[in-house]
Amino acid sequence: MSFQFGTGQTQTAVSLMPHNLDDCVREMALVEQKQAAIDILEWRLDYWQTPATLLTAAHQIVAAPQPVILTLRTTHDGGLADPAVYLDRYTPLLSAQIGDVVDIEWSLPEAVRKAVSALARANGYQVLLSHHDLKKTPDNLTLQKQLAAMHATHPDILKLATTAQSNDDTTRLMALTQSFTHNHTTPLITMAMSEFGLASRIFGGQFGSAVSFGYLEHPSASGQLPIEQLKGLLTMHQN
Ligand SMILES: O=C1C[C@@](O)(C(=O)O)C[C@@H](O)[C@@H]1O
Repeated sequence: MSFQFGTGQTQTAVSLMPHNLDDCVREMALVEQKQAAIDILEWRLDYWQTPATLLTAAHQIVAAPQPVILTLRTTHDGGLADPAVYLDRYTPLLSAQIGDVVDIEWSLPEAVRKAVSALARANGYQVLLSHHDLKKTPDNLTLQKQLAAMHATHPDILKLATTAQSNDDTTRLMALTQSFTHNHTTPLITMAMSEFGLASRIFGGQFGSAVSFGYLEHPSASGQLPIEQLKGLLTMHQN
């Protein structure tokens, strides 16, 4: 499936964070229960702890109607995965063509990014290139250079998550989002993490951000709203 990001209405995503098959069954039941509010599933593979049942869980997840983003979030970008095993952990799923989009972290060595991207594209995935600043929202010039460098590698989708230490940080990120999306066609997802960043999750779409993440049971990042509340807010101000 070639999923279309940035088609107008802000799309919602939830992160699935199962450790094992039991978690997977429980979370997928919640997805079905809340599916009117969920446009995209992100499978946070860094939580998975039972390699022997990975593909069993994978088939349960991709049986849902929503497109699936595979995300192996490393410790560098706020997740649990060891960057050293990045390609090895992605390979079995990418080779089995599980899911639709693969999240690749900008912070990884270029050779690793290129290897995962090549495997993904050879198996029909869209490549989502992501970067997370867990401490701050850099100055505007740094943000512009960061996005320009990521965009120059020609991903299908870009994602930039910063940490807002003030309302001004969030305002700056949304202004950057508007400027970038007015000048480029590559879909962009941005969010300011923390309680200061809430406006980016609700109003980010007005500035061009294609997707907003809410939570199913527990937030996968600071500042997320429950998915049904998020969907309600997005629907209210986008109609
Ligand atoms: O990159 C992102 C965005 C995110 O960090 C957020 O702030 O909503 C949540 C992560 O699970 C996801 O992979």
